[in-house]
Amino acid sequence: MKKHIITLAGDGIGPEIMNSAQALLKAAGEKYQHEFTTEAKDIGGIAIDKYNNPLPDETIEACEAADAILLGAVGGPKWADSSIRPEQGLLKIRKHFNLFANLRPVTIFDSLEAASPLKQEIVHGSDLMIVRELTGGLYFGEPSERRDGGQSVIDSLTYTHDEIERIVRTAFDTAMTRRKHLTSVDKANVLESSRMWREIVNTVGKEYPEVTVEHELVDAAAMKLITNPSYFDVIVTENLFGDILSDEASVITGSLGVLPSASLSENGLGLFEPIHGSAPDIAGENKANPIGMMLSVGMMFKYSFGLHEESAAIERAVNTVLKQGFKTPDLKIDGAETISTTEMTEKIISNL
Ligand SMILES: NC(=O)c1ccc[n+]([C@@H]2O[C@H](COP(=O)([O-])OP(=O)(O)OC[C@H]3O[C@@H](n4cnc5c(N)ncnc54)[C@H](O)[C@@H]3O)[C@@H](O)[C@H]2O)c1
Ligand SMILES: CC(C)[C@H](C(=O)O)[C@@H](O)C(=O)O
Ligand SMILES: [Mg+2]
Repeated sequence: MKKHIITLAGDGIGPEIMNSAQALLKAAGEKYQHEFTTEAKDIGGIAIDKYNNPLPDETIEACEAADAILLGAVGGPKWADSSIRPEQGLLKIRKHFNLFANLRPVTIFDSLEAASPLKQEIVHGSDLMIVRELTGGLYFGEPSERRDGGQSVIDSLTYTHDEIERIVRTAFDTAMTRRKHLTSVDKANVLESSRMWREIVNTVGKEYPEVTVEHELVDAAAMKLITNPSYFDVIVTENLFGDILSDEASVITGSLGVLPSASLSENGLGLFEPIHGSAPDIAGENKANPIGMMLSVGMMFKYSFGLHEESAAIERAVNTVLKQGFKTPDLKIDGAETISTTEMTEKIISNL
């Protein structure tokens, strides 16, 4: 198989973990006889520095011609107070390619049970998928502005019926491939948008009689996610709730650094990135956990290229290395040896 991939390393630890992805692509290509070509483009803070634009046209054009996109992370203190922000590039690329379906799997490898700050009996057996709506809601609602000379401010939470329906369908389809248990998370006791969301979930649910559906309010769901994570199979929720719940869910696995994601459109390009940010506190120190990025390459294999065996091989390799007793500094596992980003990358690749 021949595939062309755009790599958007971005800022902070982005370039370090993108090196891990590149090395993985090279090794997987050789082992499984595929030709993966890559082309690096800019997004985020680095693109602001070079072009005064967090998502230059050149980047968009290259992505349009590609088979898939890999992204490291964007943002950092350097650009935090500027009017043009790195994160605008990320939101713009999601919107441009209509990447409405953000799949964030939270799988606890056996070897990671001990890494979680939660008790082992609580995290044992956790395996859930957060299906996060990614191109609507508060992130994109208009108006969004300061008013009355700075004395008031407005952000808007808007969704169309179709926007809700398509993400809900994605979630039901996902549930059908798993344990057929869907939890829709909303704030229907307060928000009209959530009441419409619930109605649509109930209507679409009639087409999926095998899937058990329940609705949870987001505050209670946040609590249940860490008190009883193995209760969940598929969670579907709107953009901001999904952002918050997925970082929270990383506690189950012991580190934000191990969670991957896929951002998919209806029938086009996919973008694959770890869920964490640019981690400015550890950038440049060869300390970042590359696992979230490497598992994102695995999601690209599976969702964009249909390479299921290659994808499973990456997961197995990660599990093997953790079982062998190696970890990066973010993982708290007693007795495990702490190694660097590059060492972790090499070990995973050598276990492919
Ligand atoms: N998709 C993205 O590009 C993305 C996602 C989230 C945040 N951000 C941006 O990143 C910047 C920093 O945000 P933040 O500090 O709130 O969140 P963050 O996810 O960058 O970091 C939170 C904490 O997790 C740690 N961490 C994150 N990824 C890690 C990894 N792979 N290995 C080891 N430790 C890791 C960091 O060191 C930090 O202590 C902000 O500008 C934010 O907007 C970008
Ligand atoms: C950086 C930010 C815009 C982004 C989001 O909120 O979607 C990040 O937190 C994520 O989870 O991908
Ligand atoms: Mg986030």
